[in-house]
Amino acid sequence: MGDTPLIELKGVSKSFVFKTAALDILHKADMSIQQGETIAIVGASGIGKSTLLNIIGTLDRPDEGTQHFSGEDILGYNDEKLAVFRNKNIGFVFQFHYLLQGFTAVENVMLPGLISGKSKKNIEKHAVNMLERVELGARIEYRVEDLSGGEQQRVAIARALVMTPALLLADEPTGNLDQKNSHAVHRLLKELNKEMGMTIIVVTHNSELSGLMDRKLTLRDGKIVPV
Ligand SMILES: Nc1ncnc2c1ncn2[C@@H]1O[C@H](COP(=O)(O)OP(=O)(O)OP(=O)(O)O)[C@@H](O)[C@H]1O
Repeated sequence: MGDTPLIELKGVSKSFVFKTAALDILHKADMSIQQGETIAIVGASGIGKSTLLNIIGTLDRPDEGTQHFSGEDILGYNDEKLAVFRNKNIGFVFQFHYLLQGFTAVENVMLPGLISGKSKKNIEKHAVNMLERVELGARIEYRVEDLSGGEQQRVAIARALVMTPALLLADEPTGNLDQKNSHAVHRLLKELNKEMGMTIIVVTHNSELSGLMDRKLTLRDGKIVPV
């Protein structure tokens, strides 16, 4: 891979129009992240952290600028190609985990693999491995609504990792967990980065989590700047 960054944004702008006023969240902003880095995006409520994460995750497109992933011009992809790219390369963890109620932990974790068309047997084995990795080996057949909040968030992490994505994006991953469960999830993220060399970007107000990351970034006057 050489020195090609995993993520590169150049001259990226994004604004929202509300009634007659335009809100400039990003204005000709640049950002470069190498494979294996861990990044926290921090700052006051409303400055645009989630907007930036959504652009990085290709859930939203910038108004202008260029965006490359491992040197690939992903803004040139149409929505269908982007969806396939996203499922293969990016894992998402949100504060509210959007697990499928009524389905078991292992069925939830298998989902991204099934969408990608991989063989069910392979993906099941891998899903079980991932659940063991997040210390839920004894819970694989539990329906998700019968798991605790912390356990459900670990299922969500296992699901985000089942495709072994190059990039894990997390938006307040421990925002609704108590301190003990938060601590366990923070440690797990750091370990996954070490073991798998996975690039991790978290949006968080939690200082324990941001303190574990290699670099902290924030948004100021439309630019992405170090803290
Ligand atoms: N689709 C949209 N349309 C209009 N305004 C939007 C849209 N999405 C976000 N905004 C506005 O853009 C600003 C940045 O929102 P964003 O969610 O990125 O902030 P944030 O830093 O993640 O905040 P928080 O820490 O509270 O989650 C906010 O003022 C929000 O109201």
